[in-house]
This record gives sequence, structure tokens and C-alpha cells, in this order.
Amino acid sequence: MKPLDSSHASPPAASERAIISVSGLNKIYGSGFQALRNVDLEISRGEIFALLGPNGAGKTTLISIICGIVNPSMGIVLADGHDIVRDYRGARSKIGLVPQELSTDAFESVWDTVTFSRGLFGKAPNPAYIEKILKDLSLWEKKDNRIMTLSGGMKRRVMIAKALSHEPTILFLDEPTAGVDVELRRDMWEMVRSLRDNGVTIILTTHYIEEAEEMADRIGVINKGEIVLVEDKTVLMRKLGRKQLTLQLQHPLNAVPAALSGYDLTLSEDGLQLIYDFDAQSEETGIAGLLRLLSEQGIDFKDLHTSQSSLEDIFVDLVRGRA
Ligand SMILES: Nc1ncnc2c1ncn2[C@@H]1O[C@H](COP(=O)(O)OP(=O)(O)OP(=O)(O)O)[C@@H](O)[C@H]1O
Repeated sequence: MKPLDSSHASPPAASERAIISVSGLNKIYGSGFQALRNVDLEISRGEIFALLGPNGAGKTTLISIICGIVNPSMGIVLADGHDIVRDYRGARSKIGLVPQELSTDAFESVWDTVTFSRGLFGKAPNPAYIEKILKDLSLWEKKDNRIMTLSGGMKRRVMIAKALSHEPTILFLDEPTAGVDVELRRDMWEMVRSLRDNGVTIILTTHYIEEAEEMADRIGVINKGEIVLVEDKTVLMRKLGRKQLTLQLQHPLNAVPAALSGYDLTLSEDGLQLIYDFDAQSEETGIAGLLRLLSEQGIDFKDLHTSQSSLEDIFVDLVRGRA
């Protein structure tokens, strides 16, 4: 895909890095249900941020508040410097939203529907820009086709074209690949990356952990209306890289022998399990050396196994731990 917008040619100053800033956000629906609790969150300019959470966690509520569809009960949200309540129009003009459901007029042509979306934001017509996004999204050949004649994947791309029609700097994608086949999912990932490379900040919600692993620069986990984790993906992956080797000893130990102090070892309470934490991604795991030392120390073991935590485990633990 070719550039959509090159307005971010020079690196942003530190103070400008947060393109979305959410502080002390609470949402209590009319029913009395509290859907968001004291949410603080900063989205950096130019990143892909994945928001993960189980059903009903508050993802849509959070996105809807930022997009001005739902009113906050308390708290402040700034979108590219605009207060989403006091300066709704200013904030909304910076944001494109691709909702989960495909909601386009089946009888309209691709060109008309995207042009109309731009008009809704009060932007002057810009056929050259519309042409560019349709070309970038491989929809140019279909510009005169009615939406109803398009495949599911093309309809999704039309939704993205609509969301981009008013040249937003922030794009929300709510479950962009739900119910989409593997090949199309990879195409979507490619497309989202290329949008990011062209200066658009992307916030996506997903149920696919693999999607967050593949796409996101940072990952946020929300559960029961609270943000429970925000982490750089690479840091999370490093954590993922942690593995454990568990040795089932023949005879219990009272303490980890001094000769083994160079290793990150933990002894179970009954003294029968020696657990070694190591970095699975490093070339030298240290396992061979540890086993040699154990043999030299006359420490026999009858069994051993390794285990590794995945992002899915981390996610499930976080969500269960607070259930
Ligand atoms: N208009 C409303 N009135 C009352 N409660 C609501 C309303 N909208 C959402 N909720 C409740 O707020 C909670 C959060 O809903 P939300 O749609 O934000 O979750 P979600 O994380 O997007 O879930 P999903 O992954 O299922 O889309 C849910 O318990 C939901 O039932």
C-alpha cells in the first residue's frame, strides 16, 4: 500500500507522544451498571495498540466514549488534543471508527458511500484523496460496484475506506478479523501495518491473542471495566520467553546448595522439587551446566519437565485472578 498521509514526517516531541489520553474515566450506565472504573490510558502517536478483554469487559464502552458515541460519567478524554466532550467535533474529526458490524448501504456504490462518509464530517470533497484510499485498499476496480455485490473481505475494506474518508489520525478497529478466514486475516494485518507506517495510530480490539501478538506494539488488557495490564509487546514476549525446568529429586534438600547459586533456582516447600527459571530465547539456557553440577554434587533426580507460559496463559491468569 502507498502512503495515505505523511503529516508525521518529523518525530513527535515527548509531550505530543500521547495521541489519546484517558484519565479517571468511569462509566455508569442508566441501569446503574458500572462498565468502566477509573480507567487511565495513554495511546502513543503512531503505535498499534491492541485492547484485549473477555466479553463484557468494557472494550466497546471505552471505544464508544473515545469516539463520542457514549457519554462518560466521569473523567477526561483527549483525542489529538481535543476534549471529547467540550470539543466533540474537533475530537471526532481526528477519529475513524471501523465497527464490528458491517453497516453500509447495500445499494450504494463503493465510491458514493465513501464520498458520502467524508461529507458527513463537513470536509470539502477531495476526489483525489478518495481515489488514493480506494487504490490503497485495492478497491479501485470496484469503485462503481454496489456494496451488495462485494465479497465479505471487500465489504470490510469498504468500512475501512469509510472510516478513513475524512483523513483521521486515529483509527479504531473493533474486532477487525472476527469471522474472517486465515488468508484474509493476514491481508488485513498487512493493511493495518501499512496504515500505521503512514502515520495513522491504530487501536484494535480482538479476541484473537495471536492477532495481538502479531500486530500490536503494545497490549492493554481490560477486565470488568478496569485496565489490568498495559505492556510493550516485546516486553511481554520476553516474559513469554521465560521457561521453567522442574526437577523431581530423589531425596529432599533443605536448601539450594551454595554450589548452585549461579542459577535462578527455587526449592519447593517439601524440598523435592528444584525449579530452574531460564530464558528460552537465549542461546545458552544453562541447562547442560546445571545438570552437570547436580551430578557433581551427587543430587539425583527421577524426573524432569519444562513448561512455558504463553500470552494466553498470562491473559487467562489476569482475567481469572480478578474474577
Ligand atoms: N447501554 C447499556 N446499558 C447498560 N449496560 C450496558 C450497556 N452497554 C453495555 N453495557 C454493559 O457494560 C458491560 C461492558 O460492555 P461492553 O460492550 O463495553 O463490553 P465488551 O468488552 O465490548 O464486550 P464484547 O467483547 O462482548 O463486545 C457489559 O456488562 C454490558 O452488558
